[in-house]
Amino acid sequence: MINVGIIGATGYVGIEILRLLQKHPGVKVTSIVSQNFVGQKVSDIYPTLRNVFDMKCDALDIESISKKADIFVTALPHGVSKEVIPKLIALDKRVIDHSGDFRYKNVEVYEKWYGITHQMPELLEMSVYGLPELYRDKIKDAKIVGNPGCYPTCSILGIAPLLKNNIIETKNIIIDAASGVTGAGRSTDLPYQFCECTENYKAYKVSNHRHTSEIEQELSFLANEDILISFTPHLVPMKRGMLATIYGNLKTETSTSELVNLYKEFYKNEYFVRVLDEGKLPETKFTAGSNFIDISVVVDKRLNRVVVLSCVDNLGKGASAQAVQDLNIMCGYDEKTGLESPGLYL
Ligand SMILES: NC(=O)C1=CN([C@@H]2O[C@H](COP(=O)(O)OP(=O)(O)OC[C@H]3O[C@@H](n4cnc5c(N)ncnc54)[C@H](OP(=O)(O)O)[C@@H]3O)[C@@H](O)[C@H]2O)C=CC1
Ligand SMILES: CC(=O)N[C@@H](CCC(=O)OP(=O)(O)O)C(=O)O
Repeated sequence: MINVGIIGATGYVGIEILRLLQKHPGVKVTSIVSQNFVGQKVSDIYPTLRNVFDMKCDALDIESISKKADIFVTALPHGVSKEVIPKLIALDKRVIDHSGDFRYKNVEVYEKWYGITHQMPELLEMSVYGLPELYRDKIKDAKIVGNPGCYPTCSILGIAPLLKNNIIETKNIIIDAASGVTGAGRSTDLPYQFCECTENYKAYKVSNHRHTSEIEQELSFLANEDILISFTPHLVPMKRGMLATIYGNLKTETSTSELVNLYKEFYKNEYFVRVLDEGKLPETKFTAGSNFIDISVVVDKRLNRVVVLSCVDNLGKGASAQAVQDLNIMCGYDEKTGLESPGLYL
C-alpha cells in the first residue's frame, strides 16, 4: 500500500483525484491539503464524499505532511508548485505536479510564456513529462512528473502518429480546441460565472495561450525539428470535456483508411487511446469521467489535408486520471488500476 498526499485537494483537479483514488486498491490517501479549508472535513466542502471519505484538510506544513505520505500529488496554481515541490524533493518524496512549473525542458520558454521566474531550473532537468504514451519508461523512476496540460494531452496524442511517421508538413499545423469550464478550476472570476458562459461559445487567448509553447515543445521532440503551431482555445458551456480539431497538410496522397490503420498500429498497446473506426467521430460525453482519449482521423482529399479529432475529459485524461495513470507507473501497478470505470455518458 502506498501512502499518498494530495496538495490542492479542494480544487477541481484535486477532488477528482480523491474520487478516483477511492477505488484504488494499492493507494491510501493519508493527507489532503487545502489553503482555505484547513481543519474542515473535505466531505463538508464536497458532499459527494460524505461517509465515503471524511478526512479533515491539513495546512500546507511540509514538515508535518511529509511524515504522512511517500508520494505527493500537487494540484496547485502555476508558480505555487515550484515553491512547494523543492521542499518535498529535499525530503526524498516523489511528486506528480499538475501545474506548468515542471513541464518544460527549457526554462527560458517557461519564463517567457508564464511570466514567472523559475528559480529552480535544475529541478526541471530531473522532471519527466507525464504523458505515459510517450514517456512511460522515464516516468517509472521519476522523482518529479510534470503532468501535461489538458489541451496539450489532447493535441499531442492527436498529432504524434503523423509526426513520428513523417506524414505531414511541419509548418501550418493548426489546432482549434474547446474546453469545458472546469478547465479554469474552481474560479469565481467573472468570465466563468453561469450567466457569462452559458448559451455562449468564445475563443480566448488567440495565438498567445501558454499551452502553445508546451505543445510546440513536445511536437518538436517528436519531429526532431523546431515546430511552431497555430493554437486557438475556446470555452464551451459544459462542465467538463475537451475536443481538439487538428489540421495538417499531407506530404503525399494518403487515404483515410491508410491513416486510420497507421493510428491503430501506433497506439495498438495503449489501452487508454481509442482510435475510432473510419466514419466514427468522438464526442465529449464518450470520454467524460474517464482516462480515455478518443481519436478519429479523416483525409480531406480535395486539399490533401488531414483532419484529426481528439477528445478527452479535461479533468480525466487531461489532468487527474492521467496523474493516476502516472502514479500507477511510478508504483509498479497495472496502469488501469483505479481507472477501470467507463465514462459517465449522462
Ligand atoms: N482544471 C483543469 O481541467 C486542469 C487543471 N490543471 C492544473 O491543475 C492545477 C489545479 O487546477 P484546478 O484544480 O483546476 O484549480 P482550482 O483553482 O480548482 O484548485 C486549486 C487548489 O490549490 C489550492 N491553492 C491555491 N492557491 C494556493 C496556495 N497559494 N497555497 C496552497 N494552496 C493553494 C486551492 O486551495 P483552496 O481550495 O483551499 O482555495 C485548491 O485546492 C493548476 O495548476 C491547473 O493549471 C491541469 C490540467 C487540467
Ligand atoms: C477553460 C480554461 O480556462 N482552461 C485552462 C487550461 C487548463 C489546463 O489544463 O491547463 P494548465 O494545467 O496548464 O493550467 C486555460 O485555458 O488556462
